[in-house]
Amino acid sequence: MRVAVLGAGAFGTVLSLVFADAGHEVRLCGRRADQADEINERRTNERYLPGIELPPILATTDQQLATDGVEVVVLAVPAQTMRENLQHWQLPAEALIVSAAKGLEAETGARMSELMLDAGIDAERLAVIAGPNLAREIGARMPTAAVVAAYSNETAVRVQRSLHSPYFRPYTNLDVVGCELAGAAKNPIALAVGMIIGRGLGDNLLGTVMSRGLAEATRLGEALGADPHTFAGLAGTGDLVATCYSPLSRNRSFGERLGRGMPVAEALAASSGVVEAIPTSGSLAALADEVGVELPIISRIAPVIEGQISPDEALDALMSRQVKPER
Ligand SMILES: NC(=O)C1=CN([C@@H]2O[C@H](COP(=O)(O)OP(=O)(O)OC[C@H]3O[C@@H](n4cnc5c(N)ncnc54)[C@H](O)[C@@H]3O)[C@@H](O)[C@H]2O)C=CC1
Ligand SMILES: O=C(CO)COP(=O)(O)O
Repeated sequence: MRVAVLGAGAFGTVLSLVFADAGHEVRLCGRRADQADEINERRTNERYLPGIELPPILATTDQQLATDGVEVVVLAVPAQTMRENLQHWQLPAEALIVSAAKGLEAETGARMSELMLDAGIDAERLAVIAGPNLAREIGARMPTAAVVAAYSNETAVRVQRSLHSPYFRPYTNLDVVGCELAGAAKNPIALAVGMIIGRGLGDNLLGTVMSRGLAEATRLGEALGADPHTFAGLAGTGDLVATCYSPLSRNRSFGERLGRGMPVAEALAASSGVVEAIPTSGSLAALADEVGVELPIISRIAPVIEGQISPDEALDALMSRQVKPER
């Protein structure tokens, strides 16, 4: 099969590697010609996947060349750039289109699949990928699983099969909304966990924030029509555990730097890539307001990032909330 990946950052590059290892012909499209040359000539992408030797992949800056005649196109750009990119990309009419981004559009709260539908992509042809997928571990061919969610089971199965490799085990799921919300919501939770680590507040609080944060994500998902079981699966618990546990996570690391007292701009400049929690936290809180769901932890992340409250003030506010039943 011939496949294309649009976006040559950490995740786009690593998904190209997975497709190539699964036996497909892969074209990877980025914006920088020098990066494409590096991938084609040296089989590396040192900025985003340092130390990883890539299999043969055709890297290009020409989107139409990348997607010409492909069966699957993966969109691996940051969530805030998805709408604009979808306006410019000319995607093949018959291909399956898969979003790999874990975020919501900041201004509208739209999920990536909603942006794809807005761009005229047929619901039957779209899919999203979620789950515990830290790019650098996959780049080292360390085993993991993932979820491919689609409205059409046939689409989910085709994408699943295209990605299945000895170290990458995709499951299918028909809960697109749940998988997207779970993938977006784990980012602010991981950021909160990072702040706790930065403040040296211990593992009990990590467990508290992960479980209560996941309860918030599940509540929001249910209110928006998702299946609560999705949040207990790979897209929810699986990704949350991997992201909160790993120093490789950009969201966790960013939170850790804030927790140590680093200013936001400096903490962001020190990040090795996009920090999706920054634009997505406020959107999750706004969505929750719209549907009347309380997100005590997630809704305090944007005010911390914007400097309105400190991490300690956010924590004090959470701990002093009125006590209540767990469910
Ligand atoms: N890195 C990871 O471990 C994983 C990342 N993801 C998701 O994949 C998405 C992409 O993340 P990464 O590749 O890790 O980010 P990254 O920061 O490593 O790379 C982002 C890429 O997008 C490109 N880009 C930035 N602005 C752009 C624009 N306006 N138009 C086109 N391209 C643009 C950059 O040049 C870069 O190649 C995010 O939503 C992230 O949450 C999902 C699973 C794992
Ligand atoms: O989504 C991820 C792992 O599944 C990557 O997390 P970060 O964006 O925090 O690095």
